Amino acid sequence: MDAFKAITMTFATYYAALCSSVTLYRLSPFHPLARYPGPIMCKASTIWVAYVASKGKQHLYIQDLHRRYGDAVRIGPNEISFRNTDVINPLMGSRGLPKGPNWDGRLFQNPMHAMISIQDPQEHFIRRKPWSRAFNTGSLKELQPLLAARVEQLVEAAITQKGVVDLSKWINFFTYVTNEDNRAERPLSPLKVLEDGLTAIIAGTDTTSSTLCNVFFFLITYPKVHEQLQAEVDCYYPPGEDALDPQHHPKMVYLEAVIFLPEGNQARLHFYSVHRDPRNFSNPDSFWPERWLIAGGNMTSSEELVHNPNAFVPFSHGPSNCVGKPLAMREMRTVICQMVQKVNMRFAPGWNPQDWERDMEDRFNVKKGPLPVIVEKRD
Ligand code: HEM
Repeated sequence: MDAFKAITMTFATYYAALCSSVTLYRLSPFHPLARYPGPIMCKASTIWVAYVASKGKQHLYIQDLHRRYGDAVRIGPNEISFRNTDVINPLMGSRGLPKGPNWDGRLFQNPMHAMISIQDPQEHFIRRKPWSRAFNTGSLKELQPLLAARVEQLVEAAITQKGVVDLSKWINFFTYVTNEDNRAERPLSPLKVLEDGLTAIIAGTDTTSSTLCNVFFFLITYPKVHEQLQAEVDCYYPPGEDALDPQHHPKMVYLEAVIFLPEGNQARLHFYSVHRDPRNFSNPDSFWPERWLIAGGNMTSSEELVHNPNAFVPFSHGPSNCVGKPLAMREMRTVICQMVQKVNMRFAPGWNPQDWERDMEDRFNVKKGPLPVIVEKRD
Protein backbone atom coordinates (compact mmCIF):
# COMPACT_ATOMS: atom_id res chain seq x y z
CA MET A 1 0.00 0.00 0.00
CA ASP A 2 2.88 2.30 0.89
CA ALA A 3 4.49 1.57 -2.45
CA PHE A 4 1.18 2.42 -4.24
CA LYS A 5 0.95 5.68 -2.28
CA ALA A 6 4.53 6.56 -3.13
CA ILE A 7 3.99 5.89 -6.88
CA THR A 8 0.77 7.96 -6.88
CA MET A 9 2.52 10.83 -5.07
CA THR A 10 5.44 10.71 -7.50
CA PHE A 11 3.14 10.88 -10.54
CA ALA A 12 1.00 13.62 -8.95
CA THR A 13 4.08 15.70 -8.11
CA TYR A 14 5.54 15.12 -11.58
CA TYR A 15 2.35 16.21 -13.40
CA ALA A 16 1.75 19.17 -11.06
CA ALA A 17 5.32 20.38 -11.69
CA LEU A 18 4.92 19.83 -15.46
CA CYS A 19 1.58 21.66 -15.64
CA SER A 20 2.76 24.61 -13.59
CA SER A 21 6.02 25.01 -15.50
CA VAL A 22 4.17 24.85 -18.87
CA THR A 23 1.60 27.39 -17.61
CA LEU A 24 4.31 29.68 -16.24
CA TYR A 25 6.14 29.54 -19.56
CA ARG A 26 2.93 30.31 -21.49
CA LEU A 27 2.28 33.36 -19.30
CA SER A 28 5.91 34.49 -19.26
CA PRO A 29 7.45 37.21 -21.44
CA PHE A 30 9.64 34.48 -23.01
CA HIS A 31 6.73 32.90 -24.89
CA PRO A 32 6.87 33.81 -28.63
CA LEU A 33 3.30 35.17 -28.49
CA ALA A 34 3.84 37.13 -25.26
CA ARG A 35 3.41 40.51 -26.98
CA TYR A 36 -0.16 39.72 -28.03
CA PRO A 37 -2.89 40.74 -25.56
CA GLY A 38 -5.59 38.38 -24.38
CA PRO A 39 -7.22 36.99 -21.25
CA ILE A 40 -4.98 34.97 -18.92
CA MET A 41 -7.32 31.99 -19.20
CA CYS A 42 -6.77 31.88 -22.96
CA LYS A 43 -3.00 32.31 -22.69
CA ALA A 44 -2.70 29.55 -20.10
CA SER A 45 -4.62 26.76 -21.80
CA THR A 46 -6.89 25.80 -24.68
CA ILE A 47 -9.40 24.42 -22.18
CA TRP A 48 -11.11 27.77 -21.63
CA VAL A 49 -11.91 28.44 -25.29
CA ALA A 50 -12.92 24.78 -25.67
CA TYR A 51 -15.38 25.33 -22.81
CA VAL A 52 -16.71 28.54 -24.41
CA ALA A 53 -17.03 26.71 -27.76
CA SER A 54 -19.03 23.94 -26.08
CA LYS A 55 -21.68 26.56 -25.19
CA GLY A 56 -22.11 27.41 -28.89
CA LYS A 57 -21.41 31.14 -28.63
CA GLN A 58 -17.69 31.20 -29.43
CA HIS A 59 -18.25 33.68 -32.31
CA LEU A 60 -19.67 36.28 -29.88
CA TYR A 61 -16.93 35.61 -27.30
CA ILE A 62 -14.13 36.15 -29.82
CA GLN A 63 -15.88 39.22 -31.23
CA ASP A 64 -16.02 40.60 -27.70
CA LEU A 65 -12.32 39.83 -27.16
CA HIS A 66 -11.50 41.81 -30.30
CA ARG A 67 -13.56 44.73 -29.00
CA ARG A 68 -11.65 44.63 -25.72
CA TYR A 69 -8.12 43.83 -26.87
CA GLY A 70 -7.92 45.05 -30.48
CA ASP A 71 -7.24 43.51 -33.89
CA ALA A 72 -4.87 40.76 -32.72
CA VAL A 73 -5.85 38.70 -29.69
CA ARG A 74 -4.22 35.65 -28.14
CA ILE A 75 -7.11 33.20 -27.91
CA GLY A 76 -5.01 30.17 -26.98
CA PRO A 77 -1.49 29.52 -25.69
CA ASN A 78 -0.33 29.18 -29.30
CA GLU A 79 -3.13 30.80 -31.25
CA ILE A 80 -3.86 34.32 -32.42
CA SER A 81 -7.14 35.58 -33.81
CA PHE A 82 -7.00 38.55 -36.21
CA ARG A 83 -9.70 41.04 -37.14
CA ASN A 84 -7.77 43.32 -39.51
CA THR A 85 -8.15 42.83 -43.24
CA ASP A 86 -4.48 43.47 -44.07
CA VAL A 87 -3.66 39.97 -42.78
CA ILE A 88 -6.01 38.25 -45.26
CA ASN A 89 -3.38 37.83 -47.98
CA PRO A 90 -0.38 37.05 -45.76
CA LEU A 91 -2.46 34.47 -43.87
CA MET A 92 -4.60 32.89 -46.57
CA GLY A 93 -3.15 33.98 -49.93
CA SER A 94 -1.07 31.74 -52.18
CA ARG A 95 2.01 32.42 -50.07
CA GLY A 96 0.07 32.30 -46.84
CA LEU A 97 0.42 29.99 -43.86
CA PRO A 98 -0.41 26.29 -44.21
CA LYS A 99 -3.23 24.83 -42.10
CA GLY A 100 -2.17 24.43 -38.48
CA PRO A 101 -2.16 21.29 -36.31
CA ASN A 102 -5.54 22.16 -34.76
CA TRP A 103 -7.06 20.66 -37.91
CA ASP A 104 -5.79 17.23 -36.76
CA GLY A 105 -8.54 17.16 -34.17
CA ARG A 106 -11.19 17.60 -36.86
CA LEU A 107 -10.26 14.45 -38.78
CA PHE A 108 -12.40 11.39 -39.10
CA GLN A 109 -9.78 8.83 -40.15
CA ASN A 110 -6.29 9.78 -39.13
CA PRO A 111 -3.87 9.83 -40.88
CA MET A 112 -5.90 9.90 -44.12
CA HIS A 113 -6.41 13.63 -44.07
CA ALA A 114 -9.58 15.11 -45.44
CA MET A 115 -8.62 17.73 -48.00
CA ILE A 116 -9.79 20.61 -45.81
CA SER A 117 -7.24 19.69 -43.11
CA ILE A 118 -4.17 18.90 -45.25
CA GLN A 119 -1.24 20.89 -43.91
CA ASP A 120 1.21 20.35 -46.78
CA PRO A 121 0.36 22.93 -49.53
CA GLN A 122 1.63 20.69 -52.37
CA GLU A 123 -0.39 17.68 -51.22
CA HIS A 124 -3.43 19.94 -50.78
CA PHE A 125 -2.99 21.36 -54.28
CA ILE A 126 -2.97 17.86 -55.82
CA ARG A 127 -5.94 16.69 -53.74
CA ARG A 128 -7.99 19.76 -54.69
CA LYS A 129 -7.80 19.18 -58.46
CA PRO A 130 -10.69 16.67 -58.74
CA TRP A 131 -12.77 18.87 -56.42
CA SER A 132 -12.23 21.90 -58.68
CA ARG A 133 -13.27 19.81 -61.70
CA ALA A 134 -16.41 18.69 -59.84
CA PHE A 135 -17.57 22.31 -59.48
CA ASN A 136 -16.53 23.78 -62.85
CA THR A 137 -19.08 25.16 -65.33
CA GLY A 138 -19.39 21.87 -67.26
CA SER A 139 -20.02 19.81 -64.12
CA LEU A 140 -22.61 22.30 -62.87
CA LYS A 141 -24.37 22.08 -66.23
CA GLU A 142 -24.53 18.31 -65.88
CA LEU A 143 -25.82 18.66 -62.34
CA GLN A 144 -28.48 21.25 -63.25
CA PRO A 145 -31.41 18.86 -64.03
CA LEU A 146 -30.87 17.03 -60.74
CA LEU A 147 -30.57 20.29 -58.80
CA ALA A 148 -33.72 21.66 -60.46
CA ALA A 149 -35.62 18.49 -59.51
CA ARG A 150 -34.49 18.78 -55.88
CA VAL A 151 -35.44 22.48 -55.66
CA GLU A 152 -38.85 21.66 -57.11
CA GLN A 153 -39.26 18.88 -54.52
CA LEU A 154 -38.32 21.28 -51.72
CA VAL A 155 -40.82 23.96 -52.75
CA GLU A 156 -43.57 21.37 -53.38
CA ALA A 157 -42.93 19.85 -49.96
CA ALA A 158 -43.19 23.29 -48.34
CA ILE A 159 -46.44 24.04 -50.17
CA THR A 160 -48.11 20.71 -49.45
CA GLN A 161 -47.33 20.65 -45.71
CA LYS A 162 -50.42 21.47 -43.72
CA GLY A 163 -50.06 24.24 -41.14
CA VAL A 164 -46.66 25.20 -39.78
CA VAL A 165 -43.57 24.19 -41.77
CA ASP A 166 -40.14 24.03 -40.12
CA LEU A 167 -38.23 25.58 -43.01
CA SER A 168 -34.90 25.00 -41.27
CA LYS A 169 -35.47 21.24 -41.27
CA TRP A 170 -36.61 21.08 -44.90
CA ILE A 171 -33.74 23.21 -46.17
CA ASN A 172 -31.33 20.94 -44.26
CA PHE A 173 -32.81 17.90 -46.02
CA PHE A 174 -32.52 19.69 -49.32
CA THR A 175 -28.83 20.69 -48.98
CA TYR A 176 -27.98 17.21 -47.70
CA VAL A 177 -29.50 15.35 -50.67
CA THR A 178 -28.14 17.88 -53.17
CA ASN A 179 -24.66 17.28 -51.82
CA GLU A 180 -25.15 13.56 -52.09
CA ASP A 181 -26.28 14.00 -55.73
CA ASN A 182 -23.06 15.83 -56.41
CA ARG A 183 -20.70 13.15 -55.14
CA ALA A 184 -18.58 13.22 -58.28
CA GLU A 185 -16.36 10.26 -59.00
CA ARG A 186 -12.97 11.09 -57.65
CA PRO A 187 -9.87 8.99 -58.30
CA LEU A 188 -9.02 8.52 -54.64
CA SER A 189 -8.48 5.64 -52.26
CA PRO A 190 -11.63 4.46 -50.41
CA LEU A 191 -10.47 6.09 -47.17
CA LYS A 192 -9.82 9.38 -48.89
CA VAL A 193 -13.23 9.15 -50.54
CA LEU A 194 -14.73 8.59 -47.09
CA GLU A 195 -12.86 11.58 -45.65
CA ASP A 196 -13.74 13.83 -48.57
CA GLY A 197 -17.33 12.59 -48.68
CA LEU A 198 -17.75 13.52 -45.04
CA THR A 199 -16.05 16.85 -45.72
CA ALA A 200 -18.52 17.51 -48.52
CA ILE A 201 -21.43 16.79 -46.22
CA ILE A 202 -20.06 18.89 -43.38
CA ALA A 203 -18.59 21.75 -45.45
CA GLY A 204 -21.37 21.90 -48.00
CA THR A 205 -24.61 21.02 -46.26
CA ASP A 206 -24.74 23.10 -43.16
CA THR A 207 -23.13 26.22 -44.69
CA THR A 208 -25.58 26.45 -47.58
CA SER A 209 -28.62 25.59 -45.48
CA SER A 210 -27.73 28.14 -42.78
CA THR A 211 -27.28 30.87 -45.40
CA LEU A 212 -30.58 30.00 -47.07
CA CYS A 213 -32.44 29.87 -43.75
CA ASN A 214 -31.01 33.25 -42.83
CA VAL A 215 -32.08 34.69 -46.17
CA PHE A 216 -35.67 33.51 -45.64
CA PHE A 217 -35.66 34.61 -42.00
CA PHE A 218 -34.65 38.14 -43.05
CA LEU A 219 -37.00 38.23 -46.05
CA ILE A 220 -39.93 37.52 -43.74
CA THR A 221 -38.62 39.98 -41.14
CA TYR A 222 -38.15 42.77 -43.73
CA PRO A 223 -41.23 42.69 -46.03
CA LYS A 224 -39.96 45.67 -48.07
CA VAL A 225 -36.84 43.72 -49.03
CA HIS A 226 -39.03 40.74 -49.89
CA GLU A 227 -41.25 42.96 -52.07
CA GLN A 228 -38.25 44.32 -53.92
CA LEU A 229 -36.82 40.84 -54.48
CA GLN A 230 -40.21 39.55 -55.60
CA ALA A 231 -40.39 42.39 -58.14
CA GLU A 232 -37.01 41.33 -59.54
CA VAL A 233 -37.96 37.64 -59.61
CA ASP A 234 -41.31 38.49 -61.28
CA CYS A 235 -39.47 40.55 -63.89
CA TYR A 236 -37.08 37.74 -64.89
CA TYR A 237 -39.30 34.79 -64.01
CA PRO A 238 -42.94 35.89 -64.49
CA PRO A 239 -45.63 33.25 -63.86
CA GLY A 240 -45.15 30.43 -66.32
CA GLU A 241 -41.40 31.10 -66.73
CA ASP A 242 -39.15 28.35 -65.36
CA ALA A 243 -37.58 29.74 -62.16
CA LEU A 244 -35.34 26.66 -61.98
CA ASP A 245 -33.44 27.76 -65.07
CA PRO A 246 -30.34 29.71 -63.96
CA GLN A 247 -30.02 31.74 -67.20
CA HIS A 248 -31.13 35.05 -65.62
CA HIS A 249 -29.09 34.75 -62.42
CA PRO A 250 -26.16 36.88 -63.67
CA LYS A 251 -28.50 39.86 -64.25
CA MET A 252 -30.27 39.64 -60.90
CA VAL A 253 -28.41 42.24 -58.85
CA TYR A 254 -30.92 42.38 -56.01
CA LEU A 255 -30.89 38.59 -55.61
CA GLU A 256 -27.11 38.75 -55.32
CA ALA A 257 -27.32 41.57 -52.76
CA VAL A 258 -29.80 39.57 -50.67
CA ILE A 259 -27.57 36.48 -50.58
CA PHE A 260 -24.60 38.52 -49.32
CA LEU A 261 -25.77 38.45 -45.76
CA PRO A 262 -24.15 40.34 -42.92
CA GLU A 263 -22.48 37.88 -40.94
CA GLY A 264 -17.78 32.16 -38.68
CA ASN A 265 2.02 28.99 -33.37
CA GLN A 266 -1.59 29.36 -35.33
CA ALA A 267 -3.27 32.35 -36.69
CA ARG A 268 -6.74 32.73 -37.99
CA LEU A 269 -8.92 35.48 -39.30
CA HIS A 270 -12.14 35.83 -37.33
CA PHE A 271 -14.60 36.25 -40.21
CA TYR A 272 -17.52 37.08 -37.92
CA SER A 273 -15.66 40.04 -36.36
CA VAL A 274 -14.31 41.25 -39.71
CA HIS A 275 -17.77 41.21 -41.33
CA ARG A 276 -19.29 43.04 -38.38
CA ASP A 277 -16.57 45.66 -38.02
CA PRO A 278 -17.95 49.20 -38.68
CA ARG A 279 -14.55 50.11 -40.15
CA ASN A 280 -15.43 47.74 -43.01
CA PHE A 281 -19.20 48.12 -43.40
CA SER A 282 -21.79 50.76 -42.47
CA ASN A 283 -24.46 49.35 -40.11
CA PRO A 284 -22.62 46.00 -40.03
CA ASP A 285 -25.28 44.23 -37.96
CA SER A 286 -28.17 45.19 -40.23
CA PHE A 287 -29.72 43.19 -43.03
CA TRP A 288 -29.38 45.87 -45.68
CA PRO A 289 -28.97 44.37 -49.18
CA GLU A 290 -28.99 47.87 -50.71
CA ARG A 291 -25.42 48.38 -49.44
CA TRP A 292 -24.21 46.14 -52.29
CA LEU A 293 -26.24 48.05 -54.87
CA ILE A 294 -24.95 51.42 -53.66
CA ALA A 295 -21.37 50.11 -53.56
CA GLY A 296 -21.78 48.63 -57.06
CA GLY A 297 -23.13 51.90 -58.49
CA ASN A 298 -26.62 50.44 -59.10
CA MET A 299 -28.27 52.77 -56.58
CA THR A 300 -27.53 56.17 -55.11
CA SER A 301 -27.59 57.17 -51.46
CA SER A 302 -27.29 60.44 -49.56
CA GLU A 303 -25.64 58.58 -46.66
CA GLU A 304 -21.91 58.09 -46.73
CA LEU A 305 -21.25 54.40 -47.19
CA VAL A 306 -18.42 52.51 -45.56
CA HIS A 307 -17.91 49.43 -47.71
CA ASN A 308 -14.75 47.38 -47.99
CA PRO A 309 -15.38 44.47 -50.38
CA ASN A 310 -11.94 43.03 -49.54
CA ALA A 311 -13.22 42.48 -46.01
CA PHE A 312 -16.06 40.26 -47.21
CA VAL A 313 -14.69 36.72 -47.28
CA PRO A 314 -17.55 34.30 -46.44
CA PHE A 315 -15.98 31.69 -48.73
CA SER A 316 -12.49 32.38 -47.36
CA HIS A 317 -9.58 33.39 -49.58
CA GLY A 318 -6.63 31.86 -51.41
CA PRO A 319 -5.75 28.28 -52.34
CA SER A 320 -7.84 26.77 -49.52
CA ASN A 321 -10.92 28.87 -50.11
CA CYS A 322 -14.31 27.23 -50.61
CA VAL A 323 -14.03 24.95 -53.61
CA GLY A 324 -17.82 24.43 -53.52
CA LYS A 325 -18.70 28.12 -53.93
CA PRO A 326 -20.07 27.77 -57.52
CA LEU A 327 -22.41 24.99 -56.42
CA ALA A 328 -23.42 26.82 -53.23
CA MET A 329 -24.25 30.01 -55.16
CA ARG A 330 -26.17 28.09 -57.85
CA GLU A 331 -28.18 26.20 -55.20
CA MET A 332 -29.03 29.34 -53.24
CA ARG A 333 -30.01 31.44 -56.27
CA THR A 334 -32.22 28.65 -57.62
CA VAL A 335 -33.97 27.96 -54.31
CA ILE A 336 -34.62 31.65 -53.69
CA CYS A 337 -35.99 32.31 -57.20
CA GLN A 338 -38.28 29.28 -57.07
CA MET A 339 -39.53 30.04 -53.54
CA VAL A 340 -40.11 33.74 -54.20
CA GLN A 341 -41.86 33.01 -57.51
CA LYS A 342 -44.14 30.33 -56.06
CA VAL A 343 -44.94 31.20 -52.43
CA ASN A 344 -45.42 33.84 -49.77
CA MET A 345 -44.34 33.13 -46.20
CA ARG A 346 -44.93 34.45 -42.71
CA PHE A 347 -43.71 33.37 -39.31
CA ALA A 348 -45.94 30.88 -37.49
CA PRO A 349 -48.30 32.67 -35.07
CA GLY A 350 -46.87 32.79 -31.55
CA TRP A 351 -43.26 32.21 -32.64
CA ASN A 352 -40.82 34.84 -31.41
CA PRO A 353 -38.35 35.81 -34.20
CA GLN A 354 -35.77 36.65 -31.52
CA ASP A 355 -35.49 32.89 -30.91
CA TRP A 356 -33.77 32.51 -34.29
CA GLU A 357 -30.52 34.25 -33.30
CA ARG A 358 -30.76 32.97 -29.72
CA ASP A 359 -30.91 29.34 -30.86
CA MET A 360 -28.07 29.71 -33.36
CA GLU A 361 -24.95 27.98 -32.07
CA ASP A 362 -21.44 28.09 -33.50
CA ARG A 363 -19.90 24.65 -33.10
CA PHE A 364 -17.46 24.88 -36.03
CA ASN A 365 -20.60 24.18 -38.02
CA VAL A 366 -23.70 26.19 -37.21
CA LYS A 367 -26.49 24.57 -35.24
CA LYS A 368 -29.82 26.17 -36.02
CA GLY A 369 -33.10 26.10 -34.17
CA PRO A 370 -36.45 25.66 -35.92
CA LEU A 371 -37.75 28.26 -38.38
CA PRO A 372 -41.52 27.74 -38.20
CA VAL A 373 -43.35 29.43 -41.06
CA ILE A 374 -46.71 29.33 -42.79
CA VAL A 375 -46.26 28.85 -46.53
CA GLU A 376 -48.97 30.05 -48.91
CA LYS A 377 -48.98 29.42 -52.63
CA ARG A 378 -48.96 32.67 -54.66
CA ASP A 379 -51.99 33.22 -56.91
C1 HEM B 1 -23.00 29.24 -48.32
C2 HEM B 1 -22.34 28.13 -48.45
C3 HEM B 1 -20.87 27.92 -48.12
C4 HEM B 1 -20.02 28.70 -47.39
C5 HEM B 1 -20.32 30.03 -46.69
C6 HEM B 1 -18.73 28.02 -47.37
C7 HEM B 1 -17.60 28.50 -46.73
C8 HEM B 1 -16.37 27.87 -46.73
C9 HEM B 1 -15.17 28.36 -46.08
C10 HEM B 1 -15.09 29.66 -45.26
C11 HEM B 1 -14.17 27.49 -46.31
C12 HEM B 1 -12.72 27.57 -45.80
C13 HEM B 1 -12.60 26.76 -44.53
C14 HEM B 1 -11.25 26.88 -43.88
O1 HEM B 1 -10.24 26.72 -44.55
O2 HEM B 1 -11.20 27.16 -42.69
C15 HEM B 1 -14.72 26.42 -47.11
C16 HEM B 1 -13.99 25.33 -47.54
C17 HEM B 1 -14.53 24.27 -48.23
N1 HEM B 1 -15.85 24.17 -48.69
FE1 HEM B 1 -17.31 25.53 -48.48
N2 HEM B 1 -18.85 26.85 -48.07
C18 HEM B 1 -20.13 26.75 -48.56
C19 HEM B 1 -20.65 25.72 -49.33
C20 HEM B 1 -19.94 24.61 -49.77
C21 HEM B 1 -20.47 23.57 -50.62
C22 HEM B 1 -21.90 23.50 -51.20
C23 HEM B 1 -19.49 22.64 -50.78
C24 HEM B 1 -19.56 21.39 -51.61
C25 HEM B 1 -19.74 20.23 -51.26
C26 HEM B 1 -18.32 23.10 -50.03
C27 HEM B 1 -17.12 22.44 -49.92
C28 HEM B 1 -15.98 22.95 -49.32
C29 HEM B 1 -14.70 22.24 -49.27
C30 HEM B 1 -14.42 20.86 -49.84
C31 HEM B 1 -13.80 23.07 -48.60
C32 HEM B 1 -12.32 22.81 -48.33
C33 HEM B 1 -11.49 23.48 -49.43
C34 HEM B 1 -10.00 23.22 -49.31
O3 HEM B 1 -9.51 22.78 -48.27
O4 HEM B 1 -9.31 23.48 -50.32
N3 HEM B 1 -18.64 24.31 -49.43
N4 HEM B 1 -16.06 26.67 -47.35
